[in-house]
Amino acid sequence: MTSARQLFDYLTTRITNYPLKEKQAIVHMLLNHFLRISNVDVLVDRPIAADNLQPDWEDVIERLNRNEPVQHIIGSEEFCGLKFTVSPSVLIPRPETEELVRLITRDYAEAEEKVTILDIGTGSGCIAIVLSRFLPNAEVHGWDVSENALKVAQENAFRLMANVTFDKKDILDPGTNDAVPAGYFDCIVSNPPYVTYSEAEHMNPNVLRFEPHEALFVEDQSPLLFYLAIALFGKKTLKPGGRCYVEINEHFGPETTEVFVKHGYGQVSLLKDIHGKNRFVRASIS
Ligand SMILES: C[S@@+](CC[C@H](N)C(=O)[O-])C[C@H]1O[C@@H](n2cnc3c(N)ncnc32)[C@H](O)[C@@H]1O
Repeated sequence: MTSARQLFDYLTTRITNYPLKEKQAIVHMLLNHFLRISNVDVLVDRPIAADNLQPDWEDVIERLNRNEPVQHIIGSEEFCGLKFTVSPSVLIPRPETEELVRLITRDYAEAEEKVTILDIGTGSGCIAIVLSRFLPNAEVHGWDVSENALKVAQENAFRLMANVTFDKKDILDPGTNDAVPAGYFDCIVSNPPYVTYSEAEHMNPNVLRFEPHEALFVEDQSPLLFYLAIALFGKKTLKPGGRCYVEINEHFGPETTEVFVKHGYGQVSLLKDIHGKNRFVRASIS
């Protein structure tokens, strides 16, 4: 018999490549996932029964020390209080994106009529699924260029009982504009790829080596490519008064805002995340 605290301390010391706070968060996620051991169990040092089935901890430690994200080891990540399956085919949902979702749920909470929403670059489906669950009047669509990502999104929607229509679409393909009737959507949301390749050298190896590059990167010469495509697409497919909500690269706040202003959007706001960084643009079409 060992105790929750002993195992917590053992695993924390064996992980080598993260700062202490992150190591502790990782170990909590592992204990919770594999043994249903909570933070409180660790605090009160609850015993772990000898017959409790444990994973091969040496293998888990080795994978973590090779920079594999803990979410790939446990196969999931929490987002807005829901558990999403993740795989190497999708971006691991981030806390900033929860803030993006909150902007939308706040704006549409009182809507009495049906709200039509499109999530461009849906990945694990986290944005689309949460919006569908939290806005009961919403008709939600999720698009992605990656078939493997769409499989994960579909699996998440099924497990979380969310009603989202997923389709394979490339927002950079001009033909995509014709796939939707003019003025169809009330709301377009997107967390598109926005990291430039020159920023890669400052990124953590767990992101760089294990998350899909097609979800992360844009060419240095065209960092606003996706925002241009989204602004053009929204101009045709949003209803009058409809809105775009996008997550952005903190280094291109004013430039991204300008894309929407130039394409005729009004009430264009550049919004900060909880760390005070330029992180979102919200824009309305008149
Ligand atoms: C930053 S990830 C966001 C994933 C998810 N929405 C989230 O917030 O966690 C960007 C997503 O856009 C998708 N994507 C990349 N290029 C695309 C394109 N041309 N058209 C549609 N989706 C694209 C990627 O496959 C990826 O799933």
